[in-house]
Order: sequence, then structure tokens, then C-alpha cells
Amino acid sequence: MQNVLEADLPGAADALTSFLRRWHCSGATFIKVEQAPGFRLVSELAFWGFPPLSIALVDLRRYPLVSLSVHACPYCEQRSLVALIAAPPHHCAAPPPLVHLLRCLPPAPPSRVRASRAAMPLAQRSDDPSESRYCGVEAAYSADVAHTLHSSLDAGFDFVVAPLVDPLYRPSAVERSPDGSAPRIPFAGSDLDLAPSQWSSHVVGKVAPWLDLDGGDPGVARDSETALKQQLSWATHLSLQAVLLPPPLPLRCGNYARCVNQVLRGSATSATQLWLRIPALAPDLEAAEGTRHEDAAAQQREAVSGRRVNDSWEWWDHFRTLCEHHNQLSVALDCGSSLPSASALERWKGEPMRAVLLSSGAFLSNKRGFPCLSKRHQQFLATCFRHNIQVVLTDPDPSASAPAGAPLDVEGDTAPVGPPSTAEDGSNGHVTIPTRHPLRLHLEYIAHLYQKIPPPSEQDRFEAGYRDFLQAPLQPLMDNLEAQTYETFEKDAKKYSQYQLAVAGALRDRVPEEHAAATTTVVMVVGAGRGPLVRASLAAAHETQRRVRVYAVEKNPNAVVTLHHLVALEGWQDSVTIVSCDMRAWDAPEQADILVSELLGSFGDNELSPECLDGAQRFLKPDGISIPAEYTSYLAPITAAKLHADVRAYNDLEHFETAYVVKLHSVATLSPPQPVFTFAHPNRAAVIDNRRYTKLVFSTDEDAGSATLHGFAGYFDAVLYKDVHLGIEPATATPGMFSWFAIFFPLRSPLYLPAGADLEVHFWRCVGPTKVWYEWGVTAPTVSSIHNPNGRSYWVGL
Ligand SMILES: C[S@@+](CC[C@H](N)C(=O)[O-])C[C@H]1O[C@@H](n2cnc3c(N)ncnc32)[C@H](O)[C@@H]1O
Repeated sequence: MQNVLEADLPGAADALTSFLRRWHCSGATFIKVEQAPGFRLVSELAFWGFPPLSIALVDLRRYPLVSLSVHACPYCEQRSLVALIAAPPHHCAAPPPLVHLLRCLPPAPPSRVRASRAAMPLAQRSDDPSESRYCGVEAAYSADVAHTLHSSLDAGFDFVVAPLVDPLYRPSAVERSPDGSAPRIPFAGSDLDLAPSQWSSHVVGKVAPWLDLDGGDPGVARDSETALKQQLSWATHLSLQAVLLPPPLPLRCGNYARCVNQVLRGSATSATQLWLRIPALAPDLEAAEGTRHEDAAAQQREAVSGRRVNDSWEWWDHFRTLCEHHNQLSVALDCGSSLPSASALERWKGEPMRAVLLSSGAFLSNKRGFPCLSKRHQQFLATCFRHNIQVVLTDPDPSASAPAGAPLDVEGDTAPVGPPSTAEDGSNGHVTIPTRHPLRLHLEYIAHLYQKIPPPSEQDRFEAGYRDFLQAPLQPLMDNLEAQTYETFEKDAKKYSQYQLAVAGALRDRVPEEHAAATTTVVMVVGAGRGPLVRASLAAAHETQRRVRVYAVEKNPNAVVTLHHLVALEGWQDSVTIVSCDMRAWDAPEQADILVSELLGSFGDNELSPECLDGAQRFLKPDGISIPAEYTSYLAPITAAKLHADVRAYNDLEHFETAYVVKLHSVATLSPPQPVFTFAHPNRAAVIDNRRYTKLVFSTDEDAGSATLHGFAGYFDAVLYKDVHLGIEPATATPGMFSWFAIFFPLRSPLYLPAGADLEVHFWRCVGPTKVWYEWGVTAPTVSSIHNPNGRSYWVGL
């Protein structure tokens, strides 16, 4: 759950939004950004030079405002205005949004019923932004919701998943008002039972499981529809962040999906997420439904739809396709003692999964009788924790859950209860849970698993703010990069150490040891930026004891200013000549032995390295060396629901025909990446043609089941010199390098990929007089349109 309270403060967010917009449009400059209690400032603030944890000034002319919302601290109920603003780029023109906290709004009015103690996240790590640190518990219906909430919070849970109405309630059985439209008596408990912030921060509503909209009985279906809409409307009234919906019937959910879709499309203002409960493993239909008749019906549904009725992912896909992939519809995956195969589970990584409902029946007992999970469950939860997915403990049989008199301080690894003794809160490492709850030991075990996740590395922390955010790729040829962009590049030590290795290898090969003192090698760094490749080349010369004369060619006049300063600063007067020029037009005074460049985009050639280097090779000696020597782009089909929803949110064709730089995270790769286009330098062909066309056939894993294709992840690998390479293709990615994220090519409509289907994809690199662009399309197992014809939506300027 997030702590969004927009609905709780009607008008406040709007007023502040328009105030800030006016402020922004009027050309005013700064917003004061400060830390609110209970929140952390994202670490990227510090990265971009803002002091952490205090006050920062954000120049709105540089960082456009993306959106605003009101958030509440889950602990102190203090509200804050949160602005999403754009931050400096990272091989992209339109940078990713960062969450910045603005001044606090007045605290919420005192709750009529206060929780006796605050909820307790699974770990108290500093700098932990993950939603996964909050753990919920499914509760049975109680007329006293305050008591349900208190006892769950007291046991250490952060929120409850609780029915919104008495499960015995049926709309048709209630006396109606004279016009027959609405029940006379209240159908739910009072909204005054909890404070607004408690409803919105600590309660996920649960829609009654008796609903049956597709079972064939029209009376029940009508009653179910009324109850469903009543309960969802009530959840919106309470500003609940999410509501858990009962699972659909296998491939038989048309009416249920229609009603949910009506609700999703009807209430423009509601931000309530709908979590559709889906079993991780479809129950054996014959056993579950008990009759041959049902089994035959299931087989018939399978035959008609071409979908496997025994694969619960199909139930989800069926339902969300009917709801047109609405972005407020997500999955709560119900996990019991058995899990599907690893490849089948993998598909969920790219789906909008918000919660794992972990049944107490999924737990094993260790030798001492304490709950623990199988290795497979542990691995699955670890993946969920890394992907912001929350655990909700469920208890079909409360009496069987807690061993009587179980102590809280058992240690161990594979079957432990209680966190490791390295607790950061300074305690003795044991979770202190004051009241007995049937699932308290299970919660302790989940907390232990959460705390076992290794803390994020420096690189993880850097990348966290960029995960699954769409960014427009850079156009370094057409545009001039800004100082902050260069600064980001220059922080990537790994990239330059690879270049140094490559230049050193080329220098050694070019000049034998015995000629080193008497031979000067001409090195031309083309696209020198603010000089890091000049520095790497000089370091390689120093390392190999070779003499070099370096030219630094750069077309960005602003970067050239820095280069001139560096000559004095770093003592390059005798060895480096600065040239302010486009490499394609430079009339070089001599020929180069080695041409060093880094004009690579996330997809290799997408920043027009081929066109630039073809223009520069005029001044490379016939036997000269280009670093890089060649580069290849790669593509892999992916499920990426979040990215697709973000593209769809633009509501135009153009954005579906654009490639984006993205730090891919919640994405499932459906088949390993395959090479697409290769460019080698120097290119001595009589006529150089940089147009390319490739048809790729990806096979998919039959055992993994069907999947949704939202688009393609693109990568590159570059051979700098001989065996020195640099790249982001996952199988061979250069470790510790962060200059490039992947590229994402979306599809206009998500495609259904049946289990084991071959996927046929076409990619073109097209070249015109003033621009280069890609076109792409799918021809099997279904046919998509060709995206971006004539570069109408997305192109790179020459
Ligand atoms: C990706 S940046 C790399 C900068 C620097 N070499 C580094 O590694 O930090 C590419 C640089 O090449 C420059 N550039 C791109 N096309 C160029 C061209 N045709 N002639 C000269 N410079 C060019 C850009 O202005 C930019 O500074």
C-alpha cells in the first residue's frame, strides 16, 4: 500500500496543484523541498547534489513538474504534498521523475478510535523505500472493525484485509426503500468506526466471496452485481487504497469483468486499486468442482478459447483483457503449499502484482514446531520483496496456526523464528510482539526472511529511483548535452577503465616495445565530451609507456569550454589539441592511428555512432584502429505491464511508436535476447549502407505457459578492442557499469502468446537524408501493425 490520501483532502491537492502550476508557468524558480517526519527523501536527491534529509531548492525551470499528490505518513498521520518532478538525465533527454516532499499539511484531526500502537514494518532499515516492508493479514468479518484493526496492529501487522460487509448480507434479502432502489438499513458498519487515515493506511477492503456473477443463476448474478458495486462504492467512500476481489471462475468471468470494468471506468476520481485474487496454482478442477460435468465444461471452455483452463495466469489474462488492461486492476496471488514451476511463476514478474496472499497452510513446521517455508517459497518471497510486492498472511484455519506457548526467540536459518541478532534498532534482535495473534509466529518468520534480503548496493540505490520509468533517449548528435549529463557519464569508472584497457591493448599492438621511445601514436578522441576518454587514453599511454599525440574533437561548444580548462588544469598542453568541430566535417591536419569514441546508445547504434564514425574514418590511417571496433544490438520479448500502462497513459499513437530508455525491473523476459544489428568500424565498403533489416524468431518455453507480450527490451554489446568489451546485454553485461539502461520498444496492443508459441518479429533500421529511425512489427503468432512507419513518431536527427 502506498500512503496516498488524495481523496481524503478534497480540494487541497487541487488548490495546491494549481498554485504550483501558476507559480511554475509564471517563470518563478524555486520550490522549497523538505523532509517530512515519517518519510525519507529519495537517495537520488543526494546524488543530484541536494543535501539529504533537510532542505533543498528545486529550480522548476530545470525540473518540470509532473504531478502532485497528497500523502500521509503511516505513523504520525501527518500529511505532505508530494511533487513528482523531472530530474537530470541519464542517457535520456526527458529524465525520470523523482519524488520530492514539499511542506507538510496540517495533521489529520485526532482519530475517534486510535490504534493503540503503530504498525511495525518487517524491518527498520534506514533508506528502505520498498512497499514490501509492510505486511498485512486477512481478517474475518467483525462488526467491530476497530478491534480487528487494533489486534492486528498490536500483533505487528501493518494493515488488515477485512470484509467490508457482513458475509451474510444479501441485497435482495434486505427490505428496500419505497422506490425499491436502495436498502433502508445500513449495509455496512459506520465510516466513523475508524479515522480517515486509518481506513486509508491500514485497511484493504475485501469484497464478499459469495459473489457469483457467472454461475448461470440470474437472481444470484443480479444480487452479486448489486453487492459488488455497493461494496466498491463504499471502499471509495472510505478512501481505501485497495480492495481485494474474489477470484474469477476459470475462463468464465464475462459478467464479473463487465461489472468491475464499469466500476473502473465509472468513477474517474477514485484511486482505489482493485486486487483480483488469483490462485498461484489452479486447483485441480475435477477434484475441486467434484463432477465430471464440470470437468467437461472446463475442457469445452479450453477448446473454445484455446487457453489452458488449468493455468490460473489465463484466468487473470482473460479478466484483465476484458477490462482493457485498466491500470487500477492488479493481482493478489494466492499461494498455498505448492507453487507452480519457476518459469510459470516468472511470468508474474511483468504483471501488475501487488500482493502475495500467503496461506498459513503454505508453512511447514521446523523440528521445534515453528512455522517456516520451503526453499522455493523463500525464493519466491525474496523476488516479491525485491519487486515491491506485499505479503498478506491468510489463515483458513486459525486454530491450527500458533503452537501453544511458542517462544519468540528461536534462532536458526532454514527454519527460524525471529529476526537475526543484527537488528538495526539496537534491540537484542528479537521482534517484540505484545499480544498473541494466531499468525504472529508466521509474521516473525516473514520479517526474518525480509531482513535476510541483502541491503541494496550503491548501484541499486542509484538505480532505484529510475526503475520502470520511461525516459526519452538522448540525441547527442542533434542536441547539446548538459553539464549534469556529462557528470553522470563521468561517474561511471568502469566504462573508462574498459576504454583504458582497450587503448592500452591497441597502443601495445601498434608500437612494439623496442620502438616505444621513438614513435608517437596519434590518438583522436571523437566526441570527447568533457574529456574522460582523453584522460583514459593518456592513462593508457602512461601505463604502456607509449608516446601519444591526442586530438579531442567535440561538436558541443559548451563541452569544449571545459576541455580548454582541462588542458591547463591537467597539464595536457604538450599532448592534447582541442578541436571544436563536428567530426564529420573536420579537416584533420594528420591521420590518426587510433580513433576513440563513445557514441553508443542503449541499442548500440541508436545515437548514430555508425553515421558519425563513417564520417570520421576519412582521417583514420588505412591500417588504423577504431575503438570500438564493432557493436551489436540485442532484443528480447518482455512482459512489462507497468511500462505499457505508462505509455498508454499518454493516450496517443506517438508514444506507442517511441523507444524509451528504462531501468527495467518489474519485467519478465519471455525468451533470451537475440542479436539484431551489427556495425563494424572502420567500414571500408565502397558504398556504405547503414540501413538494416532483421527477422527474429523467438521460441518460448511451453512449460512456462502463455504470456502477454508488451514489447521488446533492447540492449547492446560493443567490442572495444579484441577481447575488451563493454555492454548491457544481460548475459554478458559489464559488471558495475551504469551508464546505460535498456531500451524499450512498446507494442500498441499487448499480444497474447500461447504456451510454446514461436514469436516472429521484424526490425528495420531506416535512414533518410536528415534522420534515422526504427520500424518494428510482429507477424506470428498474431500480426501487429508495423510501428513508426517513415519515422512518423520517433526518429534520431542526423
Ligand atoms: C555520449 S557522449 C560521450 C562523451 C565522452 N566521450 C564521455 O565518455 O563522457 C558523446 C559526445 O559526442 C559528441 N558528439 C556526438 N556527435 C558528434 C559529432 N558528430 N562530432 C563531434 N562530437 C560529437 C556529443 O556532443 C557528446 O559530447
